[in-house]
Amino acid sequence: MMRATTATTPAVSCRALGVPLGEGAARREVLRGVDLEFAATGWTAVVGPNGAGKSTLLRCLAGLLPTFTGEVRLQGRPISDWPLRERARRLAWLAQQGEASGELTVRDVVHLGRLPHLGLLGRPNAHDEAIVQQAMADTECADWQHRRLTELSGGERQRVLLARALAVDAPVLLLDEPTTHLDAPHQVALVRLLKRRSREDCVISVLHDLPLALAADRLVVLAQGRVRAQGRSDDPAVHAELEAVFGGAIRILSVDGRWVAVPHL
Ligand SMILES: Nc1ncnc2c1ncn2[C@@H]1O[C@H](COP(=O)(O)OP(=O)(O)OP(=O)(O)O)[C@@H](O)[C@H]1O
Repeated sequence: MMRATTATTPAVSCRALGVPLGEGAARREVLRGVDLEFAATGWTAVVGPNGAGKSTLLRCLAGLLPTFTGEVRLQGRPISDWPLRERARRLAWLAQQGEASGELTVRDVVHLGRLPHLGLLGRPNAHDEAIVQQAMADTECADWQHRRLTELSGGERQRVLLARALAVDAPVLLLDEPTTHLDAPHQVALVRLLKRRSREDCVISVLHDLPLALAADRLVVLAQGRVRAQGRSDDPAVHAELEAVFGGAIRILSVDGRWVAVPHL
């Protein structure tokens, strides 16, 4: 896939981003004045309390929310200017509430990731098949690729949806809660995969799991629709803000030279 972003153009950016949601008296700004840039490589974890606006931010960056103020750009071009199929080749998306038809087999679902490259009438070639097989191997779902989605557990299903996102082979990966339902070994495997992938691509994920989020290169801390802090995941100033937005419910400590997040019981 074309990795067209230059070193100086962010893969994804937003400026003065505002998102009003709700009707009538319930209408309010879910995101307010959000300025962010995401480089062509590296992994950013977006963290913050429930309702902070994390999913809304990701949906906006993915071009899935038509109503916003300010600007969202993908590879330097306004998100709404991209033809849908070209955008879909550049931007892989994993939703928080994974959707996919239960009648399809695992292999069929992962093949859907190749759709932006093929179009509705295109037939997958050996290259597409190799990418699909690699994505299933990376998420350990190749062994049951002929089973239907309805026959899978929550974690197995999540791994299939992750494989579908990986199979797009896009230079930008937007993942909303990718570790949902995963057991500890698969969480660790996913973190390693994202770290590898982010050497070449831009990976942005919403994560509730703070110990895992600390493995990202960079943290964006959101609260009440605003960016409260952003910076390297080993920056104590970012940690202090993170502890504050969670009301002191977590502590971030250095243990044997590594930063760990622990609940403050
Ligand atoms: N369609 C909608 N209409 C009105 N308000 C909405 C709508 N969708 C989301 N909201 C509100 O916007 C706020 C931000 O929601 P969002 O899903 O982005 O939060 P989040 O940070 O991802 O939360 P969580 O950690 O719980 O997943 C929430 O208060 C939510 O109630």
